[in-house]
Amino acid sequence: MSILVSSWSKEAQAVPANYVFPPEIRPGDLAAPVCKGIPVIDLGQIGGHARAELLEKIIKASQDFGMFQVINHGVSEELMDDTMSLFKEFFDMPVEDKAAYYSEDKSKSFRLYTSGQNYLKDKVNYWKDSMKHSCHPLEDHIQSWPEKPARYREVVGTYSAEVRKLSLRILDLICEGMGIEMGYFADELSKSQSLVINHYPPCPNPSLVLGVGGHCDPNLVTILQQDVYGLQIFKGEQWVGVESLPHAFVINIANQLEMTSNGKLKSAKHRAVTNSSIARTSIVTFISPSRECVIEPAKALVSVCSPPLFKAVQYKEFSDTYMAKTHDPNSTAVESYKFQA
Ligand SMILES: O=C(O)CCC(=O)C(=O)O
Ligand SMILES: [Fe+2]
Repeated sequence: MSILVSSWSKEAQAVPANYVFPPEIRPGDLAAPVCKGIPVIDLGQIGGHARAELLEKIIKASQDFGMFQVINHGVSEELMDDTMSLFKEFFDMPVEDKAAYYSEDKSKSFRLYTSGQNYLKDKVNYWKDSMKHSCHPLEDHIQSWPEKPARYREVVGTYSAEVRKLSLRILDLICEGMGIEMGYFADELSKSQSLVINHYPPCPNPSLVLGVGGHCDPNLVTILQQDVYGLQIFKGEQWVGVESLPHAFVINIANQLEMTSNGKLKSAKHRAVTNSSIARTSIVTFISPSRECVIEPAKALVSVCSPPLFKAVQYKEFSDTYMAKTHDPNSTAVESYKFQA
């Protein structure tokens, strides 16, 4: 347990050597510009003329940035605040309480873990602790969730169901915007839902460390809640910050949306940096296909003029390739399934 960053970092005067990233990867100058271009989309405006405009904004943001933020999204501010407070309370619990949930067994559907296993060959650790569990269907998983803090299952159960509704709504807007039949993503492609709560304690020298390194998410779509700045995307050959907006969700286009959209939408390469004054918690919902689901470009987007760009692949095979490629700076899992030009 002493390896949880949150259990020793308060006393740390300097960054331990096994958390210091090589100069070419570390964030260095933290004054990365905040990217004002990432659209903030108002989901309350979806009637009449506004609808066509909204669909266009969603598709354009998903092509240009692989990311957008949503407001007036239907998940109540109280529920978002309550959930964030609860996770902060979780990470503030005494080490002995958290010990019961800690595991290094990656196959567990619920576990608290730290950055020991990261994606760099030279074994530099990320400055974070995380908790992960499955959320859907709720009745199959809720019994494995923590019992502390006392309201955990009630609050997180409601949050998971509400965020699921929102994600399916956004996926249908993406269908409508791209001209795919509604509900295309609603079944096997979005069958699985998991929650990862990342906790990044304050760091004595944030310019040397990473909360999480640059990556695209392997799933279908990711819905992220943050209340402290730290998320960045790689855009125009540089890292730029994603503004932290109270009560907005960040929507992240992930690998399976890129492949099913036949490359029309792009997955966003992103990372998280830390800061020296305040702990940051991000609540990340991953909507993913079932392991058996076959991923291929949607038929509605494929024609003689627009041939399929990606080979069909079962999601479990894709996931294995993704894990194997995390060490490879020269190619990504998505590229492995591209037809050669
Ligand atoms: O904490 C963040 O802002 C990013 C987390 C993330 O990218 C992930 O968990 O996949
Ligand atoms: Fe991510």
